[in-house]
Formats: sequence, C-alpha cells, structure tokens
Amino acid sequence: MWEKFLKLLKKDERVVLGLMSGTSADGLDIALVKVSGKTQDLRFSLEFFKSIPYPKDLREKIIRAYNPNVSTVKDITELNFALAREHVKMIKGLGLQFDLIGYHGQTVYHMPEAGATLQLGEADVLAVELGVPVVHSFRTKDMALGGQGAPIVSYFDWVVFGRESGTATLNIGGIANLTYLSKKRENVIAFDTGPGNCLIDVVVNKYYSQPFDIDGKIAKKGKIRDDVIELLMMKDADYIEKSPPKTTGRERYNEEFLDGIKCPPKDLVRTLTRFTALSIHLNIKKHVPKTKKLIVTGGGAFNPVLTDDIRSFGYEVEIPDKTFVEAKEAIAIAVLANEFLNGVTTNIPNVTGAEREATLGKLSLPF
Ligand SMILES: Nc1ncnc2c1ncn2[C@@H]1O[C@H](COP(=O)(O)OP(=O)(O)OP(=O)(O)O)[C@@H](O)[C@H]1O
Ligand SMILES: CC(=O)N[C@H]1[C@@H]2OC[C@@H](O2)[C@@H](O)[C@@H]1O[C@H](C)C(=O)O
Repeated sequence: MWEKFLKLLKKDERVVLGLMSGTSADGLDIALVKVSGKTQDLRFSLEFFKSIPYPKDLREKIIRAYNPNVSTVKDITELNFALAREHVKMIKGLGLQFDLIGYHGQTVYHMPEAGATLQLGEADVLAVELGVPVVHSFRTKDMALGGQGAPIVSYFDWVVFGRESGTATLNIGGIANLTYLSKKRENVIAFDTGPGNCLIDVVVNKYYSQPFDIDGKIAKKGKIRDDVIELLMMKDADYIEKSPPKTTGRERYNEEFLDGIKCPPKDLVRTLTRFTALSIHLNIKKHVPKTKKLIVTGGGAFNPVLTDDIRSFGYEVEIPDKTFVEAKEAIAIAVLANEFLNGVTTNIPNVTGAEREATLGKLSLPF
C-alpha cells in the first residue's frame, strides 16, 4: 500500500482531480488536471471540467448550515459525511481515472478574527470510496500560523500569471477576491474585496425565486438608486477601508446586511450590482492603486451588467475562455494538492498574515 503511495510521490507528472465547492453552494466544480513540475516551472493542462449542481435539498441544508441561529451540531455532523457521499456519487458517475484528489470542502463558517474556519466534507470518505490519496483542509495550517487561511488561490495566480505587471486577477464568486500580481512571490497582495454575487443572489432568490440574475437580465431593467448606494457604503466602509490581510464571507454578506433597505426589487438588483462593482473599485483604489488590468473569473464574469460597471471605473477587463472562468478555482485546488506531494510551500504570508510559509493541506490515505 505504502509502496504505491511512495511511487506517486516520485512521479513528475500526476493526474489530479481538483474539487471546489464555493460559497454560492451551487454545486461541485470538478477539474481533471495533468500537472508536472513545481512552483514557477509548473505546467498544467485541463483534461476535463464539469460543474455538477447540488440536489435542491442538499443546497438548502448547506445554506441553513451557514446560519448559526438555526444550524445545530447534529446538522453539521451529518452534513460533513452527507456532502462527501454526494461528492463521491458525482465523481463515480463520470468514470474518470486519476492519481490524487485535491478536496477543498464546503466552507460553512469563516472567522479570521477568531482564527477559526470550517470546511465540511469528510476526506476519508473520498479516499476510501475512490481509492486514491486525498489532500484536503488547505486553510487550517495557515490559520494555525496566525494567518487568515484565505485567499489560497493567490499561490496559483502567482504561478500562472505572476509575470504580468499592473494586473490583478479578480474572482467574482459568492465573495469577490483579488490577487495583485508580482513576479516576486513576497510582493503579491491578495484579499477579499467583499461581496461578489452573494448580495445579488439573496435578492433574486427572495423576489424572483431564481438562484441568480441570469446574464444580468433583471439588473438591466432596474435603476441605480443613489440613496441605497449611500446606505450600503455606510454599512461597508469599515471593510473597504480595512488594510489587507483581510478575508470575509457569508457570515457578513447575507440577508441581514440588507436590513433597513427599502427599494423595488429590480432597482435593488441593479443597485446591488453597481455596489458590488463599486466596492471592488474602492478596494483597488485604496489598497492596490497601480492596478490597470483585471483578469476576471468566477460566475460574476458572466453578468455583463456587473462587468460593464467594473469597466466603467477605467479598468481593462479581460475575461478568459468560459471553461477557465468556471474551472479556475478547481484547477488551483488540484495544483495545491500536487504541490503538497512535491513538498512545496503554498501560502503567501504577505497575503494571509501567517508568520511563515508552509505546505498547505492534510493527507487522507485510502488504505
Ligand atoms: N450567466 C450568469 N449570469 C449572471 N450571474 C451568473 C451567471 N452564471 C453564474 N453567475 C453568478 O455566479 C455565481 C456562482 O459563481 P461561482 O461558482 O464562481 O461562485 P462560488 O465558487 O460558489 O463562490 P466563491 O468563489 O465565493 O467561493 C452564481 O451564484 C451567480 O450569482
Ligand atoms: C474561507 C473561504 O472559503 N473563503 C473563500 C471565499 O470564496 C471567495 C473568497 O471567499 C476566498 O477568500 C475563498 O476562496 C478562494 C478559493 C481562496 O481562498 O482563494
């Protein structure tokens, strides 16, 4: 058993399955990636990608788990295994071959100030059922070292895009996070800017019974309400002003964040779209003002109202091909898992605030 694993450690090229389930809780992103080399000599090719939506009841359980006022320890315990079993079912259905899995798990609560974060999805279930080693829990060691445990994709951004200057990558998922690129790893700056699609999603869910504002169609019909922007700015000024390292989550940007706002739904969707772009812009202006170009990924890249709003602040906005836009985070998780086997450090202390570099991840073996 160990022999097979030791052989895998010595391989230069590995086929890695990267699994990412983001804060939107919309499903599992599955990327099959061939990876060779390490750090800035790393090469990867995406062999397969699919995003499989969660069954409705599982999505509801995840969203409920986010809310400390209603979720119980029993819910969390069950969900930890239920999620992993659902993930196994999804993967088995694809009939793929791979050497290793990188498993992000589902973040249900993130408390960087308290130095705590929780990702659910029991890695041992995947290791046993799928018969390969699983690297998981990528955030905890950075937190043990006093860091925020996020963003962790900035390592991948540095490896892949690090040679660009005046450029930042921007992933607009539930939360938006940005990496300001630099050739020198120690000069990379990355942080969460605040809401990505999550506030828009909350309103669209509530008033239109849709999971999100498809292609910005609702926003296109609404008007920007300056009084609501002002109110939102007052609520969010503390986070925008705060210097990195900083990360956030659905604990802050949820329905409660919109308390006290009165506005017709379509105007609210339009206004929240504008506010999301504005919060990204103000964060850039304050913390990484040399940014001229943004490489935008994540589901928000498919909302033209949002991307046009971002462009309106004067940035060159580049949107990579559709598969990369959707797959980037899952590819990054595959790369982090591969670097774990290479024994490479993957956090960036300048980004997370950790006291030193470390190899992120824990290993779950199938035997
Ligand atoms: N065609 C589209 N039009 C508008 N918005 C879209 C479209 N496709 C996806 N989105 C938005 O993108 C969201 C999903 O994005 P993504 O999968 O990148 O988020 P995530 O990975 O769950 O979040 P995070 O990166 O914060 O963990 C959806 O909830 C939706 O708001
Ligand atoms: C704690 C947590 O799961 N954070 C996520 C979330 O989603 C976007 C943003 O907030 C980012 O900080 C992070 O994910 C990416 C993958 C990261 O760590 O780079």
